[in-house]
Amino acid sequence: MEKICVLGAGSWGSALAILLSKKGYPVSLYMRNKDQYESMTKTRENIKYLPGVIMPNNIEMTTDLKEAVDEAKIIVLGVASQGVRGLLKSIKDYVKDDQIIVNVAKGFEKGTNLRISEVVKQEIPNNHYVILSGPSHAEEVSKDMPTTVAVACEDMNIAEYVQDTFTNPKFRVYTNPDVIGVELGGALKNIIAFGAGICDGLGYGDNTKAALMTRGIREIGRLGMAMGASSSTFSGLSGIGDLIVTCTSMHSRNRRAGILIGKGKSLDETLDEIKMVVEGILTTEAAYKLSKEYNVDMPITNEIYKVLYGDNEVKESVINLMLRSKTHEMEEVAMDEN
Ligand SMILES: NC(=O)C1=CN([C@@H]2O[C@H](COP(=O)(O)OP(=O)(O)OC[C@H]3O[C@@H](n4cnc5c(N)ncnc54)[C@H](OP(=O)(O)O)[C@@H]3O)[C@@H](O)[C@H]2O)C=CC1
Ligand SMILES: O=C(CO)COP(=O)(O)O
Repeated sequence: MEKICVLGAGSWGSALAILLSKKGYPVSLYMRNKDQYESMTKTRENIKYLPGVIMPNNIEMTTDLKEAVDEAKIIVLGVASQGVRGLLKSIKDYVKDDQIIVNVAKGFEKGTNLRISEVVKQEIPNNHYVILSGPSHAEEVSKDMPTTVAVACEDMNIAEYVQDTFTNPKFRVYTNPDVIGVELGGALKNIIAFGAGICDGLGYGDNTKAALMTRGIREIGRLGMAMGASSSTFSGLSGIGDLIVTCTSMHSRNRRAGILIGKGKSLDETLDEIKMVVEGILTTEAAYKLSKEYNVDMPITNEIYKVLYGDNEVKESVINLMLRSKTHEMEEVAMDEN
């Protein structure tokens, strides 16, 4: 079986390395942190990011990027979105054109607001790019709990190759040709999950969360369509599917961060407590700017942006959302789709 390399030994990179290694692939798992390497080679456990799960022996851990990438058929980009460009710059000199790049990060690049596919195209333009996204918490995937995701690529043969590679009886992979939609769904749902957490932190109930999720997927789809995505992708796994899991799961770092903000903690206190990447914070800024650029109405994102980057109190934002100008639900859908 061909070698696969996973760059990034956070929770998701580790869970995917475990999944692939259990299928029998030789997996090379790269981490930049030498202490983490020492600890993981000794204990075969990722104590910081995925405690309690043993890493199979056919995962070779390494801190050497060249060694990790060499001869791998698939290169999985498993670091937080803000680490992707630096990682690509470090590997671009020895990546070969026939290596497939599978991105699993859900976010935009800070400053440029580029999607990860656009960052990859700038740095390593010749390779096939695949995005793998969907409702898939690492904690559950690593314990073989039934999970479904989507993979999107401009070349469906490559999408199907990646589908075959990752599929197992507990991990079902669907293909989708809509790279933009699959990327946007996975990234933008983190804003709404953060908002859902705020509502939980404020002590609001199920009605509020259902409202946020329903109105959230509307504005995700609205921006997505303006950016060239297909509307149907947002009713799929990487759209509403991922939105449901992150808005409701205690595994979600975005939701947990929102809960702490809703309870009155500062952003610094919140990030200190979560200790893992909370993509929704920077994604809110990117989506706010993209909504202005594409002239798209995103009321929830707008209010969360004012909470995070302005001086809105969370309760003030709830009032703003509830009392904004009246709309007709179905006329709005028709307008978005035109
Ligand atoms: N956890 C999950 O269930 C899922 C996560 N994802 C997505 O996968 C991506 C990674 O998340 P996850 O593994 O959960 O995050 P974790 O917080 O568990 O781990 C973050 C990983 O990214 C690395 N990293 C962070 N910042 C940088 C940087 N600037 N440069 C290089 N490496 C960096 C970390 O390395 P170090 O430890 O050395 O700092 C670590 O390996 C995110 O985009 C997330 O949205 C997608 C689906 C499921
Ligand atoms: O995207 C995810 C699950 O599909 C992970 O979400 P969090 O980053 O909020 O934990």
